[in-house]
Amino acid sequence: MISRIDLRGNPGDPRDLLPRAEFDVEAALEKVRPICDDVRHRGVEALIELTERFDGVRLTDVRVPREAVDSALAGLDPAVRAALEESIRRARLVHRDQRREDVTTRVVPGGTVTERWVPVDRVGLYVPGGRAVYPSSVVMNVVPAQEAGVASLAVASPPQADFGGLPHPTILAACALLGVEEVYAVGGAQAVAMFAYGAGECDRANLVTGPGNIWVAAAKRLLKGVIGIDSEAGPTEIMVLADGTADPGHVAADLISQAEHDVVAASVLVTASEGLAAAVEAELGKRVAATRHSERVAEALGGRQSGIVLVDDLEQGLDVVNAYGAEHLEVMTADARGVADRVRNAGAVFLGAFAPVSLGDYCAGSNHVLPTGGCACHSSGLSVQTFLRGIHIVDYDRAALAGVARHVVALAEAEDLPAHGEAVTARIPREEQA
Ligand SMILES: NC(=O)c1ccc[n+]([C@@H]2O[C@H](COP(=O)([O-])OP(=O)(O)OC[C@H]3O[C@@H](n4cnc5c(N)ncnc54)[C@H](O)[C@@H]3O)[C@@H](O)[C@H]2O)c1
Ligand SMILES: N[C@H](CO)Cc1c[nH]c[nH+]1
Ligand SMILES: [Zn+2]
Repeated sequence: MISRIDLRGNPGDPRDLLPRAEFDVEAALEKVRPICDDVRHRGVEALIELTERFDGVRLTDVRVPREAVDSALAGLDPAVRAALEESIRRARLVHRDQRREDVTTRVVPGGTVTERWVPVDRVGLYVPGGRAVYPSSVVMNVVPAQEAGVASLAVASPPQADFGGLPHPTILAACALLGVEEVYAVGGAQAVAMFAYGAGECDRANLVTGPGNIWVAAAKRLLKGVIGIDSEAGPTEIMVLADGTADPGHVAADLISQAEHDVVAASVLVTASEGLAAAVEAELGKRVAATRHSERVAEALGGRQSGIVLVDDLEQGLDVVNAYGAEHLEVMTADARGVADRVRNAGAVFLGAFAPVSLGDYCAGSNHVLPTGGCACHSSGLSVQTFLRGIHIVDYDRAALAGVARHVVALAEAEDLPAHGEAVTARIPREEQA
């Protein structure tokens, strides 16, 4: 089942030695290119054909009627409604605190630069719905967009054959709870293309965010530039850095919890404790067979992307953690806080015995749309910041420009762009340039 990777005594670069999914977004680009071109040129007609091909559903229209969204809320299980409301409440608390104030810097008397934070005008929010349905991803996309002040937002999620070609009712109900009125029954690469180019009733968006499978990730990579994107939030990953103080039952449960998402999900334990490794293997042996999606979990845990990595000590463990840049990192060691302070690369970090990743998936208040595939080394999870752009407002009076004119002219000449300098000299004659 889960394999062992023994890095003890191995001084090599952990990046070359660590397991990662054979998840080749580059190769998928070739497959999604014609899909995106088709949506660009044929709009809704293409969306309907692609949906029939990839989702097995023949739609007459891709826009979800308002009544369907309202009736999904009316039919929502009260316990799920209460849970979604609490998830929204906590996410709002955290994301509201991420809002940014404009900052004005007085560079010189009479010369200021203000950074103004402006939300993008329109966003397309992708909510996955292939192997599992993700009402929680509605919350994680919509709350930061709303807190950022985005004026126009639309959600897309795959149609479900069992629900008359609409997205899953809990997804629609979550949209209703959040006041989202524009919802499309479109999944995969074609949904990203719909947002990028516009189709039928769906106006083009400036930015597309949200998690998804390889086709969604590839379409986001392909269309980046036409649209802005958040990070590539692909198949889920969990890395657990643990020592002998960790509870093997907790570790095994958490590895399984994220393996449940996808056969290419990655579950990795990093430890210097042989005892813990053996105990976790034993726990996995018991728990995998008993879990509902045991086949999917077993395939994910048995894949080359999952494993138990044995290291010499916590120092090497931290090297492994920082080289890997996991989407989720759990630190289950004595002094978890001190260890976590030394983590540089991870989408989100979960501390100690009582902060499992599944808390963050639903109700911690943190965001669960996080970078995967090592993207945590350069990207952040979804936040209010994702939906904002900083615009510099430059305001200099005559005296302030005169004070720096000769430097602008000198740099313009150094770059052989003298007209740049002349634009300043036209305002401040050479003799006045200090
Ligand atoms: N990183 C994160 O923040 C995060 C959060 C939640 C979920 N996830 C991940 O999102 C993923 C969700 O994947 P999913 O498949 O369940 O749902 P999905 O909605 O991402 O993908 C389903 C769509 O893929 C398209 N598709 C299926 N087969 C195709 C093919 N052969 N060619 C082209 N398109 C095809 C279909 O149109 C379908 O609508 C999982 O890997 C999960 O781990 C990640
Ligand atoms: N673990 C996923 C992020 O990778 C998010 C999620 C949604 N529902 C359950 N889990
Ligand atoms: Zn999850």
